[in-house]
Amino acid sequence: MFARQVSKHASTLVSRGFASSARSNRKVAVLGAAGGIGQPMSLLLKSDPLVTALSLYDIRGAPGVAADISHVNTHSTVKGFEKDDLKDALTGAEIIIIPAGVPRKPGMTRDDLFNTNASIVRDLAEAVAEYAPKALVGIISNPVNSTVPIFAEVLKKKGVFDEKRLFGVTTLDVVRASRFLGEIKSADPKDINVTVVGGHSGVTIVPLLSQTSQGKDVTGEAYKALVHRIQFGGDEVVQAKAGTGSATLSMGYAGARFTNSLIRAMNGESGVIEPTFVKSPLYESEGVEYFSSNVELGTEGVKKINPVGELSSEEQELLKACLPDLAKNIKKGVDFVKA
Ligand SMILES: NC(=O)C1=CN([C@@H]2O[C@H](COP(=O)(O)OP(=O)(O)OC[C@H]3O[C@@H](n4cnc5c(N)ncnc54)[C@H](O)[C@@H]3O)[C@@H](O)[C@H]2O)C=CC1
Ligand SMILES: O=C([O-])CC(=O)C(=O)O
Repeated sequence: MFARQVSKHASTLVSRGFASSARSNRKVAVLGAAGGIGQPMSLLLKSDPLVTALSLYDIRGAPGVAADISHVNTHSTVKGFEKDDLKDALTGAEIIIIPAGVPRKPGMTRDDLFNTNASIVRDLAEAVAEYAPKALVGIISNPVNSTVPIFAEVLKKKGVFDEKRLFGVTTLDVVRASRFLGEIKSADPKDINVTVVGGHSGVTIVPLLSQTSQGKDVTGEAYKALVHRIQFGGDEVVQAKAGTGSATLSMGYAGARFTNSLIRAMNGESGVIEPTFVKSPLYESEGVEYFSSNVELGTEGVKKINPVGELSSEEQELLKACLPDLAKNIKKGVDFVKA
């Protein structure tokens, strides 16, 4: 009975564009797997038929999580690693998703996490450079606007940086935008796809509502409130959790969706597009080296970075507010490694 439910779940994922039926060998490593995001995301990855092996690493607790998840009756294998076992966790991984690091408490910005998370991400980047330099890497650890440049700078130092293979995971902003607009319109979010560009914190998050049929007629106070809710959706969860953490379950869902998109593209499916924070030429001339926009994924990672498209006057203002903050966050990450 439960086996039937699992396979029904897998086929639901398939039918919702969360997976496809092609199957090849795809080993995914999760670093920070015993945490609030790591656990539900690893469970969802275990139920994704495209994942063939899961390697779960955390400084503590991942072997237990792995033993638990490994009983789910899908075809993939699961192994847990902790402490100094990073080499074994990473060897052979084709995709590495990283939710390692501390989450916010009420009153903190994502940038307040920099002091703790920058060195965690730097150290993990050094290990990835050594043991899995060809893997596609998705960074969830905040502040994403700075941790992605940190990761890139380490890989550059080690001579293994490939800009097509490094991604900041901004999928949760897209998931929220679709859900929140769906609520306003009493529409099913599965039919709503909102492009969100920029970065992943506060005003650097720029939703392009004018580009969706359901969003373009949201105006005035309703528009302002919707944009604010998308930009500060993370704070809503941080406050509701009252000091015990930030979004974990919705992020687990978003991270698993992003991983599934990477694998579908690696497996040769065409037209797989996700907004994600990558090294991007779009606003480089304005000092913004990394930017999230709709990225077409391919067998080697980034295939094509799409421009932001036509913007309403409000969106032009949002972008104007985004770029200087984003430039500062990126520089802070780059300087951390270069210093
Ligand atoms: N990109 C996004 O949209 C989002 C990002 N986040 C961020 O994700 C990160 C993780 O959040 P949670 O899972 O809620 O935190 P958590 O504290 O529940 O879990 C973090 C895990 O990382 C592990 N860890 C710490 N240092 C490590 C290292 N060197 N190697 C491997 N694992 C290590 C910890 O042991 C812990 O299990 C935070 O920085 C948070 O701000 C959270 C939500 C959304
Ligand atoms: O708000 C936070 O700190 C966690 C996060 O990035 C999000 O939920 O978007």
